[in-house]
Amino acid sequence: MTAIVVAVASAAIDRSCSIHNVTTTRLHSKDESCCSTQLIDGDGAFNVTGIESFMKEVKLAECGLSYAVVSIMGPQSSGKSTLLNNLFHTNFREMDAFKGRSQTTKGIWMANCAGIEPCTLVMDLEGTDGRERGEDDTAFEKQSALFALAVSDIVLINMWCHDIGREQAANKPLLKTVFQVMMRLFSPRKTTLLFVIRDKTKTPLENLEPVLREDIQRIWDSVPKPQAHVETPLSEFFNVEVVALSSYEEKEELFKEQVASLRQRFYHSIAPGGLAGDRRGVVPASGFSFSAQQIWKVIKENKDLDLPAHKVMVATVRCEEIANEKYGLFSANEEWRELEVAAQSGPVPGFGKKLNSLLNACLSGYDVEANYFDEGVRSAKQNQLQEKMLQLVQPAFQSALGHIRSSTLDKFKEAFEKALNEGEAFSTAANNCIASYMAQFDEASADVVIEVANWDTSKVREKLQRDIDAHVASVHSAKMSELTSSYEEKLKMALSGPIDALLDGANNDTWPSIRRLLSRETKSAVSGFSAELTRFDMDEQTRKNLILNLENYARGVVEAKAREEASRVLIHMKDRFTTVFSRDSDSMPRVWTGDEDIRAITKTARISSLKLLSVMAVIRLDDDDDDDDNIEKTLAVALVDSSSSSSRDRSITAVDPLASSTWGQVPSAKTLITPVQCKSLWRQFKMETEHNISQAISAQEANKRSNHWLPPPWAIVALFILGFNEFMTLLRNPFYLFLIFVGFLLLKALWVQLDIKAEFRNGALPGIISISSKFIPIIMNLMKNLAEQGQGPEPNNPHRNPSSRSNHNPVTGGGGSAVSSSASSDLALNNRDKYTSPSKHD
Ligand SMILES: Nc1nc2c(ncn2[C@@H]2O[C@H](COP(=O)(O)OP(=O)(O)OP(=O)(O)O)[C@@H](O)[C@H]2O)c(=O)[nH]1
Repeated sequence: MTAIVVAVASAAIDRSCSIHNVTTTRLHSKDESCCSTQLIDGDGAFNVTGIESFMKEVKLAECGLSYAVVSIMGPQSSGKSTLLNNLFHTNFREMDAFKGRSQTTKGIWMANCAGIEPCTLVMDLEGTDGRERGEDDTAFEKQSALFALAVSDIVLINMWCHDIGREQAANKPLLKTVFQVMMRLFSPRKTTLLFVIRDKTKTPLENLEPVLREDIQRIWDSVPKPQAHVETPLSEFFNVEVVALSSYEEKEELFKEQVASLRQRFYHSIAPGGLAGDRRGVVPASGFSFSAQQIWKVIKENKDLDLPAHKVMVATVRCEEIANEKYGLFSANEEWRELEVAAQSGPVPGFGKKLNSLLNACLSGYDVEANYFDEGVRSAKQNQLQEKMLQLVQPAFQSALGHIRSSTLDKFKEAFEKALNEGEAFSTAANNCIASYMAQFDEASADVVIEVANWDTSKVREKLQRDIDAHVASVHSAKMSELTSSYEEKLKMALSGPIDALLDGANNDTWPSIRRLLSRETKSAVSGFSAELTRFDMDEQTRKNLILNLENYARGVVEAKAREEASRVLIHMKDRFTTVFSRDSDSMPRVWTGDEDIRAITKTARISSLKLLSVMAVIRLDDDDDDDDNIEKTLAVALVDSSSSSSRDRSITAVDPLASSTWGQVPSAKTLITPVQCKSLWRQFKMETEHNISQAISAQEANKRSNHWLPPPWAIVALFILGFNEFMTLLRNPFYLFLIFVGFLLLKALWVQLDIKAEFRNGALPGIISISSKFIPIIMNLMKNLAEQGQGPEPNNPHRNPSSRSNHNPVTGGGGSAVSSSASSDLALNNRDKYTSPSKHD
């Protein structure tokens, strides 16, 4: 017997593999592989690195809910590891029977079952009642039992067959522990308790099982329960299954057959009707590691374990982890990066389609991984993930949409300008282009829409609409301004020249002519302008206003021109005066021979200038403006008639009609020159034209003097009577007559040669001086020549005596004018009368 035990022990030692370190160990057989790791060490430390590595090795995260966790608990050295290794083909360390019975498994170990579907994880717990921990140290025993119940779907309870029905059985405290800690789980998982009876005796299982169940029930009954579960049956919390195995040491072949049979029950254990078919509250496989850590943490802190809350907590953490991972993958995605860069620089064809595909791939990836976690948590985290991703892509979306908006606006501007250039009516072109390009924007913006975001593009659309409207308005305004300016320019051109001419020749017909001109040109411009306006979309009132503005502009041109000319009225008056005064009725320059009535001519010229002043004094653009216009008469009375009256008469005259700044009924807006200004202008005008009059008077007097070179008639009669004898002598002597004739011819030749008549036209003195100036140089030259020939004394050099040279003005008669230009014209006229009166008497 001992030999058999030794042999079996030796075989067990050979099969066992060492897993002393915390790293994962992997064994390979033909088609199976097994990994194992220490989950919790003997001191209760959780091997986080180990379980993470283990999970990666067995690819547990991909299993979703399709995995089962089996754990085994029982007294120390009761063959737990041996059973697991045989049942699941794991490699837990087994006791070396030759070294004595001592603790082999410390803490909790974990391995995956090779060849069982679905993925089944096995936990080998440290045995209870261990000598190593002592009687009083049951804390770890309870903690590991609670951990196994919280994590496992199936718990194997290993027990010796001979303990069944015994009061002091080794498994009794274990069962009590299991039932007690189970009460600390808020919502038990309906774990399957599979009692494995070891070293089955000849007593058949049918007889053993009732006894065992009775023992279990008794223990269940004896466990203190919370009030809510006092009456709750055991079956509410556990599925109890019983299986008996022959001794591994004594009947190894039979043991292995029975174990192989038992193994079959672990295939598809989680399927309905399977060993763990009723399990509840399964944590998705990807959360197993974290869940186990947290459960152990709570157990270690000796807190109650609220499994539903724990499940939510695990779901929260895991879903967040998954979401973060997916977000990280998305943000680092090369395709997305390229799309983001492209969207910043311009429109991207198929932007929405590409981005939707990337977003959906990311979200469905999350869905797949977080599928088995708590529904509420999962969708909440999914929403957060979606939100984060949308925040990430929103700038690119806005940019893409912005590019569509700006490119649509640019295209619109181009098309609109082209349509206008092709002669399309403004409103038609605007409406067609707006409809076409808004539709293009709608189509293009639909291409960037992100399905999950459902962002509103209407604001961008509205902005585009506003921009387009603003552009249309600005083009409308520019075109209108261009059109208006062109017609205004035409009007200005058509009016300015003729008005200049009309005002220059101011007379009674000036303002009627201006009115006719204004009316004709305005009508012509308005007609063309109205025709052009039909190309623009505008209401009747606006159209009328524009036409009215054009009419007002035309009127404004006339008024401006009139004001401009009125500001130069003094020049015009002087020009007018000079024209009338200096030229005769045939517009020939007047020659002051002495026969002219300078007073009458002056008066005529002044009246003509006064007429000009009266025409320019006010604007007369309305038909009735001439009717009540008394300006000319008022000016004539105040300025011309009054000047002919004596100062005494003027003092008797009532109020000065020009002592006012308005023209009676004429509104100030139409006044160009006020009465006071007229008066002042007239004074200045008279002052500045006095010189002309003085010159005329001087010229006339000089002319008269030159015309009176013959002696008076009485002198001629006296000369004839007294020189009668000498005259007769001349007549009787032909030689004298011949000499007289020769002298006459010489004088006549000189007369013609020197143009004596012309020289004396401006008076005798100027004539003499002029003729002298012609002779003096000849005489001087003669004298010089004679002096040189006769070496006589040097005559006076005209060059050394410049004062002897004439610098006299041939018109005025030189430096001494006949009448001082500063003298008043009236005085000049009076003087003229004085000078001329003797000759008249003569
Ligand atoms: N009598 C008997 N002994 C067995 C049986 N199975 C295994 N053993 C022996 O029991 C001893 C302990 O085996 P283990 O598998 O290490 O027991 P264990 O329960 O895992 O031990 P701990 O992990 O230390 O608690 C070994 O010497 C085994 O050969 C069995 O069915 N019957």
